[in-house]
Formats: sequence, structure tokens, C-alpha cells
Amino acid sequence: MNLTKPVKNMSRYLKRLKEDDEACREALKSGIFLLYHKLSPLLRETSSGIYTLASLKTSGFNTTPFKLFHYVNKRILHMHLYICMPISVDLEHILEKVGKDKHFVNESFLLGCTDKGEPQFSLEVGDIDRSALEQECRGMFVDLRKAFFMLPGPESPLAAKGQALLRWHQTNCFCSATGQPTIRNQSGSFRVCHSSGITYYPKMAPVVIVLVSDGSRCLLARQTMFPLGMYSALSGFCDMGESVEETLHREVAEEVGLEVKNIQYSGSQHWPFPQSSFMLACHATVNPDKTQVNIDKAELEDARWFTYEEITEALRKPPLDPRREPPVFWVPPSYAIANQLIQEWANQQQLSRKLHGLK
Ligand SMILES: NC(=O)C1=CN([C@@H]2O[C@H](COP(=O)(O)OP(=O)(O)OC[C@H]3O[C@@H](n4cnc5c(N)ncnc54)[C@H](OP(=O)(O)O)[C@@H]3O)[C@@H](O)[C@H]2O)C=CC1
Ligand SMILES: [Mg+2]
Repeated sequence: MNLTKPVKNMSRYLKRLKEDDEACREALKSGIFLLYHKLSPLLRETSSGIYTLASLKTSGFNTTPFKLFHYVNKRILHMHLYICMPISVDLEHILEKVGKDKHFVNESFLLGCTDKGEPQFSLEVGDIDRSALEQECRGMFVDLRKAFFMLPGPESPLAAKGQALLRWHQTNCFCSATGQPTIRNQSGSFRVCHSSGITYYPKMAPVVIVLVSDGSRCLLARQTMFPLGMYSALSGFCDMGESVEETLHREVAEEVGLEVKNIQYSGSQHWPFPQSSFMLACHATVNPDKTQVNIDKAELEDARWFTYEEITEALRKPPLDPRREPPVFWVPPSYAIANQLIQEWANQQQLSRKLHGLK
């Protein structure tokens, strides 16, 4: 099977790679690799100043310098131009240069497939000299939180998934029943303890996030650990056995002492910080006569109702610039599902204001 050709049924193809060690090992030969150094992904700046995830291949196409020949006074000047392409440097060659065996790529974990059917893998290279690698790869390893601000939208979830999978494997090397080592399958879709027979699958912790509205205002809160000035929607981990609705009622009651109704599902997101969470985002309302918040100070530093005007102004603000003072009030950036909830609420308000002839 030529793995670099577009694959008609990508889901089936990925399923096969997940389950069939041999097929996955074969896929590694034409795979695309995202490198992580102590869980920080490798980014590269393109010629247009945009950052992307640096993708490396084990064989085939790479950016050996592209030579331009200029004839000046009958003498040839060679200009070596590095063309910035998403798929660029030969990974095996790089590994060799930094003293790693080429079989090291077998330690990668399967992430998914590109639109062209190229399998994507994440590889932790934390035991290799960071600056030597950055030089060889012409990129830099960036903390994931920072990378989220730098990467174009669709690349952030991939970077997060790569990190989450690596972290899960790093922290699940031993069976919790026997203490014996667990062994991964080739794709990394599970680990098994041969002593107890227990199979461990990568896990996410379900979290409910909810934007509560009283009809004209929405409720946002901040924890002490949030960056200065940032307020977000209320959130909380699901307890064992709880439904989304039960978690939502409990968390809102616990954190701000309010009773919610009209729960509407909005969307979901994998969230890598600080561990892998599975965010389930909802809208909900409270009775406009019962909006008095009673903050649990052990959980939250503050919780306040915000008007439509305050929210639209916060949404208009450019992404946070780490070199400048943070604004007094700002909302999570667009890659966070909290932002989606706030945006949806603002759109809904705008619509109902139009219907009522308000600006
Ligand atoms: N993508 C987005 O838009 C947003 C994502 N989030 C994420 O949602 C998650 C949960 O939000 P948060 O409001 O803090 O949750 P909670 O309100 O449930 O409060 C966190 C509490 O839960 C404990 N805890 C940590 N991990 C787990 C777990 N896996 N299961 C059960 N309890 C746990 C913490 O303990 P301790 O820390 O003391 O160990 C802490 O006491 C966070 O990871 C946060 O990053 C939040 C808002 C926006
Ligand atoms: Mg919370």
C-alpha cells in the first residue's frame, strides 16, 4: 500500500494503523513527524513570518538547498535558498547527526493523517541536546501554551494532541495493579500489562464548561492562577458517574451558589492543560430575579456579571501581547472553547437586540 497517496477512507485506514503493528511500522517509513522536547513542540518560522508546526519526514522529499545559478561576468554565483515548506528536513539524517539510531523513530506515537493520507506521528526527543536539534531542524521548541498563541488555528489541536499522547505514555509506564512495566503497541493507542492482562487506553478527564446568562448579562469568573485580568466561563471536572447536566448544576451551585436551567450543548474540545481534559461546553440561564452570586473563595478569586458592551469590547481586543501590560478585563483567546461560548452569547445578544430595535 502506498501510504503517501490520498486514502479514500481515512478513518478505516487509521483504525488499521492503530491496531496492526506491522502496518503501523510500515507507515512510519513515509510518516510525518512532529518533534517534542520535554513536551514542547518544534515550531518553524516560514518566510512570511508565520509560525507552523515543523514537520519532518524519514525519507523522500526534503529541503536540500534549492540552488539558483546567477551568471555575473561569466562567473557562476550559487545562491542556496531554503524553501520553507511544511514538510522539510529528513529526520533520519538529523537523528544520525545528533547521535541517535534511525530506529529511534519507532518510539513515535500515531496522531492521525493529513488530508493527503500521510500518517502523522509525535516523537519525544527530550534526551537529545535541544539547541543542536533546533539548529539541525531550523526551528525552535516552544512551550505549548506559548505555541497556542503563535500557531495558526488548525495546528493548535494537533500540537495539543501530540503532547497529550506523549505525556500519557510517559506517565503510564507501569501497571497500577501489579507495578510491572506496561508495553505499548506500535501506534501507541494502548499499553498492556502482560502480568495482569490489563490494557490501558489514553484517557481524558471530562470537564463541563458553562456560560451562564441572566438574559442580558453573562457570568464570568477568574481563579487566582489565571493570568491577570482574564475571566472565563465556569468550569468543573465531572465526578465519577455524573451526567453532564448533573456536573453543570453541581459546579455552578458550588462555585457561585446559583441555580441554572435551559442547558444547551454548544461543542467540545480536548484541552491539554494541565493534563488532558475533555471540555464539554454548554450555555445555561438563571432566573433574572435570582442573580446574586455567592462566590466560593476557595475555588474562585472573583465572579461577576458582564454586560454585552463589556463583552463585545473584550472580544474585539487583539490577542494578548506578552510584551505589554494585560488589559483590565479580557477573555480567553480564540483557541479556547470558552471564547466560542462567549462569542456565541454575544452573537445571540446582538440578534435579539436587533429584533428589539436596540443597537
Ligand atoms: N478550554 C477552555 O476554554 C477552558 C478550559 N478549562 C480547563 O478546565 C479544567 C477544569 O476547570 P476547573 O474550573 O479548574 O475545575 P474544578 O472547578 O473542578 O476545580 C479544580 C479542582 O479539581 C481538582 N482536580 C484536578 N484534576 C481533577 C480531575 N481530573 N478530576 C477531578 N478533580 C480534579 C483540583 O485539585 P488540585 O488542583 O488541587 O489538585 C481542583 O481542586 C482545567 O483543566 C482548565 O484548564 C477551564 C476554563 C476554560
Ligand atoms: Mg471550576
